[in-house]
Amino acid sequence: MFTALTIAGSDSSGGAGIQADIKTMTANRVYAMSAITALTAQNTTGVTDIMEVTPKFLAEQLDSIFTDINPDAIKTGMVSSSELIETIADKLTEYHAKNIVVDPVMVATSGARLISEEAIGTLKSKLLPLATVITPNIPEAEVLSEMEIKTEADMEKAAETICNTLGCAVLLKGGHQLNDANDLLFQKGKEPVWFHGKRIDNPNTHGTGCTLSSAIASNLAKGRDLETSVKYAKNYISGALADMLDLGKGSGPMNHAFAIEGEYER
Ligand SMILES: Nc1ncnc2c1ncn2[C@@H]1O[C@H](COP(=O)(O)OP(=O)(O)OP(=O)(O)O)[C@@H](O)[C@H]1O
Ligand SMILES: Cc1ncc(CO)c(N)n1
Repeated sequence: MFTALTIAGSDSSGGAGIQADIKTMTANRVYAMSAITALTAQNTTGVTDIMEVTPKFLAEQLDSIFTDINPDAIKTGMVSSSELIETIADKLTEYHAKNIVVDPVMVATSGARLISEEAIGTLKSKLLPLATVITPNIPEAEVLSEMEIKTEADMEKAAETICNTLGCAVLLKGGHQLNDANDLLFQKGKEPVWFHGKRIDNPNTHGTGCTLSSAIASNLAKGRDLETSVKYAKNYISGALADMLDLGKGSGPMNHAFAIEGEYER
């Protein structure tokens, strides 16, 4: 069985973070493991509290995992401090980790800030350069590229800038910010590839970013190339959104138990 690891924060409401990641990996028929960076007290309307683990405890979780079951792919999500980011970068380097998908989580769908200002610098210098691909949304890509993104042409320019400065492939998500669900994959030395997603009229998008990055990691774990992995991951998220689950009082979670037969190839 192929294996994947998520290094991320827990979402008590189960729609984002570690919980979304494990659901996604399991639905994609990959064995899921987790190293938790923080607990959040969170629901569909917002985050009320955050409790970080210590860098030492995060390192111990990673040692436990890597010395026993080697993950075929890794996804990182919410990592709020510089020390935790450095711990992850050190351990991924020490264990020669491969197929690393970094979701540079900065702000929750509900608007809560999930990373400190100073940690953004550490993210750029230590973790992003280790990534096989990073998956920023538009506001995150604006921070990483230091430019405004208003159009699809801006997305191409920003993705190229990030790829050239950080050395990793970039999947820039159009998502709920622009009109369509069109995402752009930029890989060094290759033509940019657009993934045109059918926009689903569903306000319940809690955890879409976590789900997409975990679905990409699940497909990379199976040995698929990056472009194919993104294609299948887009199909997965479209299916989970199209099921129109409506839970909670705010932006609710997606349904991971939707049928993933048909055009979605396992
Ligand atoms: N309404 C929608 N219909 C179809 N696809 C969508 C929709 N909203 C988002 N997506 C897709 O979901 C994926 C996640 O993108 P999104 O921009 O929502 O991430 P994010 O902002 O990082 O998520 P999060 O809110 O969890 O932080 C992308 O592939 C995006 O195109
Ligand atoms: C724990 C956690 N990670 C990531 C996100 C981003 O959606 C969130 N809301 N909560």
